[in-house]
Amino acid sequence: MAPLLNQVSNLTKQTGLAQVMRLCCSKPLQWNKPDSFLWPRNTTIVQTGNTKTSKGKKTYQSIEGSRYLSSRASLLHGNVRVKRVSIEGNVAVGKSTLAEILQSACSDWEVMAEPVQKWQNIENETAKAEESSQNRVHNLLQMMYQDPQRWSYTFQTFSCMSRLRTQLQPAPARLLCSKGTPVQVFERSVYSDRYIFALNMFELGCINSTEWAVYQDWHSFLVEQLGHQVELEGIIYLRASPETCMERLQHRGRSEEQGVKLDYLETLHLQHERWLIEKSTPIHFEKLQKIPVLYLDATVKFQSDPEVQEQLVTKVKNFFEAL
Ligand SMILES: Nc1ncnc2c1ncn2[C@@H]1O[C@H](COP(=O)(O)OP(=O)(O)OP(=O)(O)O)[C@@H](O)[C@H]1O
Ligand SMILES: Nc1nc(=O)c2ncn([C@H]3C[C@H](O)[C@@H](CO)O3)c2[nH]1
Repeated sequence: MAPLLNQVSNLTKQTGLAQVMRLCCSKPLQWNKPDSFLWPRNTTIVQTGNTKTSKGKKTYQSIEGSRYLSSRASLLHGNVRVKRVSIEGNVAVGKSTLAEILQSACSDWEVMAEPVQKWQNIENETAKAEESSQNRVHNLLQMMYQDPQRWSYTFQTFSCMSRLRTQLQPAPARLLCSKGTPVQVFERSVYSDRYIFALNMFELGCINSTEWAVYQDWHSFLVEQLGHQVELEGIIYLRASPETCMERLQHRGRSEEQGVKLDYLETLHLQHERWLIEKSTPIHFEKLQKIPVLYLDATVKFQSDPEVQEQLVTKVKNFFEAL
């Protein structure tokens, strides 16, 4: 049974890859195995144009029930409308760093971190029940980076579900009493899950055409069903060159990312540019098509410069007020 399953799986992958190559590539993708079959060399993607602290240390997301009102009506509570904005940008561009700056800048803002720790620690309940010490915890982030063709679809289902949960968290009571402009700020969103990462993995041949169709079907269904609950009012696009992101990624030294190549960051950069600058990515949600975007230059070393931080915060504040 297992070999047959393997054969089917291989066939499916090949079929998907062939389609991707027809769609995107002038020549076959070449995979550099084994340390990485991570990222394809000489990948040609159809393009319409040309950019922490450890996550474990993050302290700004606090979602204990007692701090929150239980109702989703919190989006519009009395006269208080809590706005929702996501910070988007390439891997290691500095989203978490900006998020920390924003969290300490204004008590009307609540930053919700990307649930990366969940992806690094998936508990195997069966192994737990059997008290087996083997494979009790899975690091899906690592599995995805080590074998993207096998794990990308699984990763995208899990990352998207965890982003949905984050976006559905009610705003804290503090924001509902705000006299200013209360804003929930999400680090990435269900939209970048689809229009940046899942799309990119499909174009790279790591998600086959069947998986892509299934992902898009349930993504559209969930987002449409949840309606205004997962809508955003604005997006902050933190932008820097892939080379800058690569330097920061290496400096940060997250173990799962050690095999990431510049090629991969370049493909992600292009996806951001297409979605948020050129607006050439086909978007399936009307409100998202017209969403205001604030572009912030992340090339500047804002991390240790209070003056630059102040300028950033002012830009963000003006953007939030105008939404
Ligand atoms: N403006 C900046 N100038 C210089 N270094 C920075 C800047 N912003 C962040 N860094 C550094 O770059 C690294 C990555 O930053 P950070 O973790 O904030 O990125 P991220 O966008 O949240 O990453 P990810 O996409 O993985 O969630 C960290 O080591 C951080 O200290
Ligand atoms: N494949 C894939 N799909 C996603 O939706 C996604 N979101 C984030 N990431 C990777 C980037 C950082 O390494 C790390 C933390 O952001 O996780 C993703 N990877």
